Amino acid sequence: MSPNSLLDLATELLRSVLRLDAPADSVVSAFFRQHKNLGPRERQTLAETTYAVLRQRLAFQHLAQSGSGPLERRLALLGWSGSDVYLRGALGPNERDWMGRARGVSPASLPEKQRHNLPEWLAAPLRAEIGETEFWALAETLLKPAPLDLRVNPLKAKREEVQAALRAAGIEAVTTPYSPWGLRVDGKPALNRLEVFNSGAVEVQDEGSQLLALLTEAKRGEMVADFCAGAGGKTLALGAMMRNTGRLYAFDISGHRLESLKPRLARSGLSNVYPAQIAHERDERIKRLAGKIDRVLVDAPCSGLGTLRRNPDLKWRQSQKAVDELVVKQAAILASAARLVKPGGRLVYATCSLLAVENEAIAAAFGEVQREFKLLPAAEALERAGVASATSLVASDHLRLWPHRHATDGFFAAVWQRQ
Ligand SMILES: C[S@@+](CC[C@H](N)C(=O)[O-])C[C@H]1O[C@@H](n2cnc3c(N)ncnc32)[C@H](O)[C@@H]1O
Repeated sequence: MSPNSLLDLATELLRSVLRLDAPADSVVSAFFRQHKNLGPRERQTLAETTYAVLRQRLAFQHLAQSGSGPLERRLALLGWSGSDVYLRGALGPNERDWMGRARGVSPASLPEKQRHNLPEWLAAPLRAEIGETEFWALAETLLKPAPLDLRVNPLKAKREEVQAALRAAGIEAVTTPYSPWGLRVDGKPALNRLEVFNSGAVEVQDEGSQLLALLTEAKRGEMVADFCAGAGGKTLALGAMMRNTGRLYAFDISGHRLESLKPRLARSGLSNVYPAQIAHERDERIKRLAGKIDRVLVDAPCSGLGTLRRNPDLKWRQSQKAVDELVVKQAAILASAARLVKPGGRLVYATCSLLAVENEAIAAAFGEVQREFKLLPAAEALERAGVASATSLVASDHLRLWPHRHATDGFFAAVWQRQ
């Protein structure tokens, strides 16, 4: 494809994505379905350019005030993630000069807002939570793409075996620092052609998500519920911890998400999982299981702001109002899921949000009312589950993961035992 045609496509794709009326990954996928002739390199350039613009939207919009032509074309030039030599073929002398000048502006000379690239409603509480110095470290980390983490399925393979198989396929992977199951892979290799993937020996999963599953310390023969199972990332980890015994309920209100769990379950070799769509958190099925479950994981619907490295569109698509609505839902789901826990059983409340209102505030409000639930120190549970440096992952007895500190997505988890 000619450089100009690819730049035109990048401009068109950005125009759709920046409407911000749908998640960027689904807009990009739909665009690729419409343009079936695109090769893998072209797809990569288009996707990475789009994500670069989403990450640095405020800086790029500021820089794009100069120049002429469609705004999205200028944004695409600033975020261009393919070959520059190739790109030059699409530019006339004026555009080339403008791009050189705009890209030459030192980020340090930009106003604060354009340096952190966060909306104010989000920047303010983050600053309050972690202080000015760390806020800038976090903001800088959130402008970079996340690494690709894998979870080795202990029912199918050992971590070293998978590492060796990946190396044989030309993919370098290092063990993750905390999770005993994790591998961190260099670059973004296509995994779905590999035997280790198709055989269920690995799944793509951020190290932070692996730690959430480990916090449950789910054991052989137990009754476990993954209350907000979605496509089952954590369900698969829980099922393996239970060594494919006992009974693991995967609840979710979204039948569509539970459907995506099925092929993953088939690969994983698990037969102890019972996916069930529920109408809402107070569904009859939940009532019938009250007081019967050993471990309940509530991976609550949240703002997702801990995943901004992967989903930078969320900082523009979320809002204070949406967060205000989410916290009401989170409290209701946690209260309802808690009823499943049997005496002596464990409850884990988790989110992939960075905001205290979705995390510590929900956990504290729950603890105030539900006196029979005793907070368990997260570090102790993690240590028992074989997690290295567990104390570096917690704050006030809760798991608290930050992209700039732990190189994981941002996660929170609180753990209780029912008395
Ligand atoms: C953070 S996602 C879960 C991700 C999943 N645990 C994983 O590891 O892939 C939250 C999920 O909660 C589900 N959800 C939303 N409201 C719910 C409710 N009232 N009861 C149960 N699940 C709910 C959403 O459909 C979504 O799949």
